[in-house]
Amino acid sequence: MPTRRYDERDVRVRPGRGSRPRTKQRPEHADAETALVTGVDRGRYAVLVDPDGPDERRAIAMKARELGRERVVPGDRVDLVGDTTGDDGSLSRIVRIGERRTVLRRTADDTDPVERVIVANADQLVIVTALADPEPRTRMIDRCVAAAYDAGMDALLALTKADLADPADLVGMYAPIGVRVVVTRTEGLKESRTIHGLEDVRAALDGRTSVLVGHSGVGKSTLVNALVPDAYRAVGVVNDVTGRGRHTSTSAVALRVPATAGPTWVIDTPGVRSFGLAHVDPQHLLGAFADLAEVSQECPRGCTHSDDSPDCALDDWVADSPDDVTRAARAARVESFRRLLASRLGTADDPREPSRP
Ligand SMILES: Nc1nc2c(ncn2[C@@H]2O[C@H](COP(=O)(O)OP(=O)(O)OP(=O)(O)O)[C@@H](O)[C@H]2O)c(=O)[nH]1
Ligand SMILES: [Zn+2]
Repeated sequence: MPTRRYDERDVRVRPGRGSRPRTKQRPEHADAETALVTGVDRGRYAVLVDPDGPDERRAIAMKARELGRERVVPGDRVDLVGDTTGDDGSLSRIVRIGERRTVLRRTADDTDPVERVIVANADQLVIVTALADPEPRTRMIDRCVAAAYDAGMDALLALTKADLADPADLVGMYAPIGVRVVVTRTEGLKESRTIHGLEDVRAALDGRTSVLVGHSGVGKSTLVNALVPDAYRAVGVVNDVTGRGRHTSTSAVALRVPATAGPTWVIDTPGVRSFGLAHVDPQHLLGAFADLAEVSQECPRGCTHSDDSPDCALDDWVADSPDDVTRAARAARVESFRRLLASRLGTADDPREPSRP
């Protein structure tokens, strides 16, 4: 399990930081109920109280003043007090944010230079990519994989539109670095359309919380609507409160996937194109490659494991292969890792990016 990494909450300098874990435990809220945050819209939080329990219900919450500027994001497990009935007009207060297992940040951009946490506690990042129309961008995929691994999440590549192009190249490129791949294609006209491969997608999501990301037109909505038939009605609760149209919101939204064995959630991220990589440290990314992490124990102190790192043990490992087949496999593995490592230095939308490997 990944250790908690710092996020913007930690930016404020406070005495004793690092020496003593901050605690949000407040004894006066011993009667608080637990809830899952499913959506955020202008200071109002859509929550599911007692998720998957006997009294599960939707409610609306605000942040208690004592949490200050701390952000609450979809996927957060929180403690609630006040009116947690979920009845019309009721409003509860979030008084505690549970420890986060994983945090995913969005990229910094011109309007906001901070890589803010946008989703907490997700298990996997689903990179929805069309095989054609629009052409796949491997650099964008690499960046997403790097962000997922850095966040302590798995990466799943969902390749859509297999009716238009062969998935073999991309499968060959990502399967060796631990990325699970599922392939879908639609058949038939809109109303009576079936999606081949949908069961594989559902199986890959089952029992987990997955964040979906994809460029416009790749078929993400098609997938979400097939997996969660009531998708956007289910989250209307936030909009009921604010009176704001759901499509104007660009924040992430958690949707429960029915017809699965375990509790299954997808978190859709409208408007999010890529994830923040400024925080990625090579050592942390290496953690996603167990074999390479072990080899790197022999690296000089402070080695960044890139192509031009002097005496990087990864290069020795390739050079010292017992035979040609092993050498080719090791070289491919090191190259893949270095490709992800390099991806954090560029931008996802680099126009010079080749569309194919
Ligand atoms: N040929 C083909 N077309 C598909 C497939 N899946 C989706 N499409 C079409 O691709 C277009 C884009 O699909 P959407 O699901 O709207 O894509 P999106 O990623 O949600 O895009 P935005 O709504 O713009 O964010 C639509 O015209 C779909 O009908 C597929 O497997 N094969
Ligand atoms: Zn090294």
